[in-house]
Amino acid sequence: MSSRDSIQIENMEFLNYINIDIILGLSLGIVVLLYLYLEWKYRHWKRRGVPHLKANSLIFGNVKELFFSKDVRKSLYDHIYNYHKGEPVMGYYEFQNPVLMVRDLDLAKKVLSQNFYSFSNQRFSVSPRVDPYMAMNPFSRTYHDKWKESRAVLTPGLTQGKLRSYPQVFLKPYKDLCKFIDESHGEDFELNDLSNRVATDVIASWGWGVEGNAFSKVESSIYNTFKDMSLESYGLDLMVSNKFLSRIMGYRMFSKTQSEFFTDLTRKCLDASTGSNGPPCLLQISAQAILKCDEFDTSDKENFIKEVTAGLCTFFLDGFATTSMIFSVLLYELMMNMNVQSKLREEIKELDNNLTIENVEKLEYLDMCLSEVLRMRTPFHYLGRTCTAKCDLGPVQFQPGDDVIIPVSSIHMDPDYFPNPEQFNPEHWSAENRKRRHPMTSLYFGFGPRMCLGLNYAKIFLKIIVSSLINDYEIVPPTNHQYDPITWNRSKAFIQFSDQSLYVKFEKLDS
Ligand code: HEM
Repeated sequence: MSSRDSIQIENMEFLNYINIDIILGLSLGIVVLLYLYLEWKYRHWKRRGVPHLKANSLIFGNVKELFFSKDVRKSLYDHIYNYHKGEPVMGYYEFQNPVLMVRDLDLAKKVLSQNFYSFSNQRFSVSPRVDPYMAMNPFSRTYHDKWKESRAVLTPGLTQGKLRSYPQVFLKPYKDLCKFIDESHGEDFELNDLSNRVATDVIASWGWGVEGNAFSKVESSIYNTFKDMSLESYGLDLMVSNKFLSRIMGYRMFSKTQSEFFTDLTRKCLDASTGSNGPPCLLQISAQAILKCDEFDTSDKENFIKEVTAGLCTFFLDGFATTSMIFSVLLYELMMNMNVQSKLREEIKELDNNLTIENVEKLEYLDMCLSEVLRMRTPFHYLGRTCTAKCDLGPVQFQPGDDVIIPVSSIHMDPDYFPNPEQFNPEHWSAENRKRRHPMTSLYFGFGPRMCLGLNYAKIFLKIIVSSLINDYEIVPPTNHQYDPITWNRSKAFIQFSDQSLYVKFEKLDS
């Protein structure tokens, strides 16, 4: 080896040495800087002088258990709600995102209603490129992105007056349900399955003006598509906890196939409804509302179909799982609490089989039973907002970008407001008890300008079908299945579910 070669080798070894040193040094520097940055992020609430829960994970803040164990959002929120309970607000972290839980009921009212302009947006946003129909749901729309207009399109088809005019929408599926029950000759029924079928038929009928055929023996594509929509996933959890990650992962609620299914169904129904004299449905009512609204481009036929489909997807997505779940747990609670069921039946029997929508809407005890199940099993266990304009609300000064949550389910289960909250007790809703409580203690349909758009539909659906069932059948414990109190152990993102099978039996009553 020449002396030139040996110098070259020495230089290369020296360079390798320097490279490793530099790489190690730089990596260490980056880790230290990242650590200091995260530490700084997790001092957010301390800097703002807000009482808070310390982050227990450098990456996940306070929500590590949601992603790595069986813990659910509801128990995390209960924990924060009960921590230093006297404080009106409590800060915590979802990943590095500081979130403020508002516990004080007057302050919650200010956030949801009186200061709506500063808190008009949901905590999450959906990209129209990734999930066009979810992005067009009023739920996801921001104040400045046609939120008001898309509510206005759906509102005329969801008023009490309109729904009362077409009882067949509810009564035909009820008849099919009875036939299904009667043909089974006393078998046990699983309520989640039964309620999904009824909800499918009513939504198909009022939404698109078609039969859902969920009780039919032949395969129903509508029923299959409806029941396959999943509202529980880590994607949804990410959507609310970490907007950045969920955007990168491109999480969507409506898959491509489902979006195509709904577009196709709407297109066919729109064509069929042109010039038809049949009873109206939400599709026709909202299509007319869209045509009258300057904000939507209706000159392009495909765009018009997309707008109509988006409204119907909203009706389906926001209305199917919620009403179906409440229907099944209410029937189950009535089976578990036979004294309540008997009292309810006495009230219904006074109508002497004259179960019109107007008559059942007036039944006080039915309303109390429904409120009670909505309190205990509220589908949306919290309301979330992002602050968009600076706002001073006394205990805390809100800044644009602050995420705020109102812990609905923790409020509903607070013994200070509802004694024995774990017990299904419709008396919680007697006129006397209602008067004694703060109005913000019942938040199952939300509050303020973003309040549930489908509450008339949900109440009428539940009241007419539950009262008809209680009038015609006794709901008794199953013969061949176990039945236990409901466990509320699955609550992904904002919707709560029970993963339990809920079995009951129906015994026909003499009319
Ligand atoms: C038992 C059934 C239902 C419950 C408990 C329920 C509950 C809620 C709650 C709590 C909110 C407010 C969310 C917030 O403020 O952040 C909401 C919003 C909404 N609900 Fe419902 N809902 C039910 C059924 C329905 C149905 C049948 C529809 C059908 C159209 C519907 C459509 C909507 C829409 C579009 C919004 C968004 C409103 C907006 O942001 O402007 N919901 N619902």
